[in-house]
Amino acid sequence: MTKIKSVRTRVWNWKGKTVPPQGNFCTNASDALYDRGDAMGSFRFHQWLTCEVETECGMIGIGNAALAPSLVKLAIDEHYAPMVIGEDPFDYAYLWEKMYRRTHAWGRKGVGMTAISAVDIAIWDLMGKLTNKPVFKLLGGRTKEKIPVYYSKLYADSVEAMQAEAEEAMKNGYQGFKTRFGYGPKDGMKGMRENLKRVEAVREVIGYDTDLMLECYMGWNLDYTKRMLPKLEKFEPRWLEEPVIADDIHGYAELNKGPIPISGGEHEFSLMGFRQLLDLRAISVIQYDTNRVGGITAAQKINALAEAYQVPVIPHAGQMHNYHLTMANVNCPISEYFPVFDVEVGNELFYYIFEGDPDAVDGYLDLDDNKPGLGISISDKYLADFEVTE
Ligand SMILES: O=C(O)C(=O)C[C@@H](O)CO
Ligand SMILES: [Mg+2]
Repeated sequence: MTKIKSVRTRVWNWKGKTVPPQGNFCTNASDALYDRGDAMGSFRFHQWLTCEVETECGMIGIGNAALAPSLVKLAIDEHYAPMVIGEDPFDYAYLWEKMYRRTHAWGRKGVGMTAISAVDIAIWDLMGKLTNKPVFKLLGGRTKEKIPVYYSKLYADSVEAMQAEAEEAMKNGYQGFKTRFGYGPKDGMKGMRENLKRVEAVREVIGYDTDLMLECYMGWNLDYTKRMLPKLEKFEPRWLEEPVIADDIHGYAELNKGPIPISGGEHEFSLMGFRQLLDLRAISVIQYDTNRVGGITAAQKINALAEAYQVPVIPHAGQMHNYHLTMANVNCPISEYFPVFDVEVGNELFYYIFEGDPDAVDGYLDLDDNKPGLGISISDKYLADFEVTE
């Protein structure tokens, strides 16, 4: 048995070239505030956290988290690292409960659970490396020849720019496309028309034989969404994503009674959070984010629960931890895929920190049966573009 010797956390602050997004590129929860200019700025994040858990035998497992990394770092350094040091990484279920229960008063959602996620993902990477198996083989194994992926970008822009982007993306055979709305409740009827114009324009390019997902990123409200849903029906969306804020689970339940499936969960935490959503039939597609929800240990429990409710799980974001879970579960039909682009909103940053993420080829990606752990390493290729704090 080898024990955990140390936990190393680093915050990666992107200092390299950043593509400025055009205004109204994506609605978000801050749109309800009067200071809208700042809301668009604060939506973007250009920091990441890496969490390396090392054993006495010198094996290192890598975890990561994308939200509020400097706070997550502090939480790990001061609270969670001491709870796992000296322990056997294969006692992962116990370690998860220890992190969860000892910080329950403040850590069960948000920053605390994000920190637990980063440590847990590192422990799973470690278990894979120590057993010389890819993580998906420890989770249930291969359930798909390859993982179908959907193209996730198409931020709101001019109709021409969005159509050109969709046309370019079509060449890679993606199994679906996700676009973002740019207008919400404050933009009135005129904004509604702008939204509808763009959905129609994307459908015009991709046709009706492929899935189209529509993302609100919590930038609408219940009333606005109820008015939009009938207007969207004719575009046959695969789902409408996070129309209202994450805490409005009754709003989700009401909206999900209609003909367009409502998706969400990207900002929900732990098995208990998903039980509430499922009990209310609030979402038709679960989109937990493994590096927020409680890591792979929590994600696997949610997968089992979702299967019992027959609700598919399509984790938020690309990234290896999500691909391994998708590969190992029949009820995870497809993966989100962020195409590799210059740094814009921050979703792309992991491509600059890690090496090993697979490229989508003809709309699919695959995982290597012989690569132990998650199959990623920390790269120094773009080191000069980051300010790293330790
Ligand atoms: O990819 C998603 O589902 C997100 O919510 C990411 C963010 O970029 C807003 O679309
Ligand atoms: Mg989303």
